[in-house]
Amino acid sequence: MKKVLVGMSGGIDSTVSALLLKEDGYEVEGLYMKLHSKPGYHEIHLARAQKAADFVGIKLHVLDLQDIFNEKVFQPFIDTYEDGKTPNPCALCNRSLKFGEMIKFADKIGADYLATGHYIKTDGKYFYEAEDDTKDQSYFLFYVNKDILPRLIFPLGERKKSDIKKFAASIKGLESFASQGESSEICFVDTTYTDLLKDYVEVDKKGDVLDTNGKVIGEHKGYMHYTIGKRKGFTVRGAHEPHYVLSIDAKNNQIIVGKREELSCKYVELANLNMYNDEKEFDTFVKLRYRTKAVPCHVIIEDNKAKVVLKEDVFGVATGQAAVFYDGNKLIGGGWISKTRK
Ligand SMILES: Nc1ncnc2c1ncn2[C@@H]1O[C@H](COP(=O)(O)OP(=O)(O)OP(=O)(O)O)[C@@H](O)[C@H]1O
Repeated sequence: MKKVLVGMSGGIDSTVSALLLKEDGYEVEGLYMKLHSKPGYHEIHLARAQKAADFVGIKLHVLDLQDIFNEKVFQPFIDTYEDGKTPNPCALCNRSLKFGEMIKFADKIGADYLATGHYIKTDGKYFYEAEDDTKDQSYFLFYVNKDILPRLIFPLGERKKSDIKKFAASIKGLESFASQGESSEICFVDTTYTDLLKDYVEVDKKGDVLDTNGKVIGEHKGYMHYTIGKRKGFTVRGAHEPHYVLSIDAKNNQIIVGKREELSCKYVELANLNMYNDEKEFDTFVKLRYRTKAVPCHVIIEDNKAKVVLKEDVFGVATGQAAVFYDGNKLIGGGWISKTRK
């Protein structure tokens, strides 16, 4: 009998995943990882995961990975904002924790496979967008090490979230999982990211708003409050039309603003690529932000960097974010946006 380790968060998706795998005849064990250090969080979620494991009838392991999470995900999140960029902590967590530490643990207990409740598909070589495009999480998995793909199972990739909810609601003992609230976008952020950042860095440090000629035209609340494309929360003297954040100068605590058309981007450079094939120059589609449509582009890869010429204008592209390549619904790789240009 093949053995599979399931990441159990205490939520409906991983609970149903574990149940489906058990019904499919796998030998299933669960793992709850203590990742971030939000006070009171693990008491509640570990208890839910234990309840889920008991219901499914599987053993639940618990790992405390708070130090590794802090090093690989949380501190880079703070540093990226401090650098005037926009981070993507979920992609880092998926690589290092959910599909890094967790595969190590799967090896330790002799599991053949690793499963999660992510909405994504794989054929062992590539990832594919989930059937439920409202829930697709492939964008956040682009940085997962390709060597482990043959060992991943995503029981929900072919299913719709609404069906999973109905399914759980119809099973005695699982109703409470169906009615639990959805988890927030970033699991360790309670209210806003700036509220969280305030405990670690000086966020509310007023500074100048500049136009593209370098002229001071207003005031902002502290550069970490802004991402590229934001149009609120700063003043521009005598402005009659909206102004958008075009770039952020962290060193000088300045933001540079302009009109919407000045936000347009036609070219990006990527660093730290993670590609699932070996092509070095190709035409494909790229997503430069979660929940946006992929745009056609031409890609040239050199070492672990890429030059990407966009065939359509994209507005508000932020350095620090992930750029993920898609060929239809197949994810072929991606990288981290290091430079943007008109
Ligand atoms: N703390 C954790 N320990 C172990 N596995 C986890 C943990 N957090 C998330 N996972 C795994 O990663 C998957 C995706 O996590 P994400 O936070 O995006 O999920 P979600 O849609 O809220 O899922 P769920 O309903 O299972 O909580 C989960 O379904 C689960 O398999």
